[in-house]
Amino acid sequence: MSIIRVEGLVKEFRRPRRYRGPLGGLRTLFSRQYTVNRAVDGVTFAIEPGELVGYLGPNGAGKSTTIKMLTGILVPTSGVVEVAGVTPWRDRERNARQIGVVFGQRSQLWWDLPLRDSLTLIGKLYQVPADRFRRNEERFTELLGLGEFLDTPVRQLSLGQRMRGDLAAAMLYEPRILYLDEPTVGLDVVAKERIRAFVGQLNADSGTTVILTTHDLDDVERLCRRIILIDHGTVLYDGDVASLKARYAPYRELVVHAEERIEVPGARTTKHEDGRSWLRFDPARTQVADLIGAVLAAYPVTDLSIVEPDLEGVIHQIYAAGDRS
Ligand SMILES: Nc1ncnc2c1ncn2[C@@H]1O[C@H](COP(=O)(O)OP(=O)(O)OP(=O)(O)O)[C@@H](O)[C@H]1O
Repeated sequence: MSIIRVEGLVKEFRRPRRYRGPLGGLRTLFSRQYTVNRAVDGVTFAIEPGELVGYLGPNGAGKSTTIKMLTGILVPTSGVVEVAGVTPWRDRERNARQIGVVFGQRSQLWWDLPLRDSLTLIGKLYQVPADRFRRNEERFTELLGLGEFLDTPVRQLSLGQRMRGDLAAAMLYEPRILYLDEPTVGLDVVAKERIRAFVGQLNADSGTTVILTTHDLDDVERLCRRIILIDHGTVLYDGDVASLKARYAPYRELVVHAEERIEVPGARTTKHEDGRSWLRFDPARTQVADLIGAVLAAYPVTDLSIVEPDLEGVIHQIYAAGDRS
């Protein structure tokens, strides 16, 4: 049975209509006219226990608004949300016990307290039994490398250290679901990798269901099998990453290093420059081995490589198509 069920979810924000010009401020104050912004416009999806799903979309697509409804911070205008049997905004306390939330831009840790004390407080708030608390604190200290800064006040931590602390805090009480909103934003490559490794391991070892919103497609390539793409508050794609690439970028490219322009059957040469030819082919029709064989038989070649389509290009295509409709 699905652990998260979202059906026909809508969130409208109403803003008072603003008037300009002389007395515009007064008119704004007294007029009862509103402009309505449908930030989430009929979103439906279901997530099974243990899935790790990327929830993606351009700025303003409605990602954070959806996550806020799933976590119970916002009440939808209409639609259904059920998270492990709970309607989040109706039963916020029960919901809070089964979810962990990490926002890359904000921290739930106490700014002036050492990280260790923040973790202890969260353990108390969530009534984690002492032995379980100790076990989890030790496990996360090791997995996230918290040891060297456990006694440092949170305000003195680097962004990467703070994020690691926040992840430990979110998982101390072993929630079944983890929401991650831009967990790697602003981090360097090593810090990003550490966060990704932790999330991957948590999902694999404990079966934690994870919903990840990110603009970093390396996060997605590394962690998610399934993605839900949204734009203008509606779902554009919901499925696995491999099928997405197969559907929107069915071609591969073989890059051949040779002085001459390469032309062989089964591929289309799209470019030749600086001693390299780009051969576009459809792997469903042309076997890579046959193509390479044909190239090597006919030309003196110094090097070869195959270029896979990248997720970023594929997603741009989908957004472009979405904008036209
Ligand atoms: N509290 C609010 N009041 C009014 N409008 C809002 C509010 N929160 C969000 N919006 C609007 O709803 C739309 C969706 O915003 P949301 O923050 O969900 O997008 P997002 O996909 O998370 O974007 P980003 O990637 O930039 O964080 C935007 O047009 C935004 O301006």
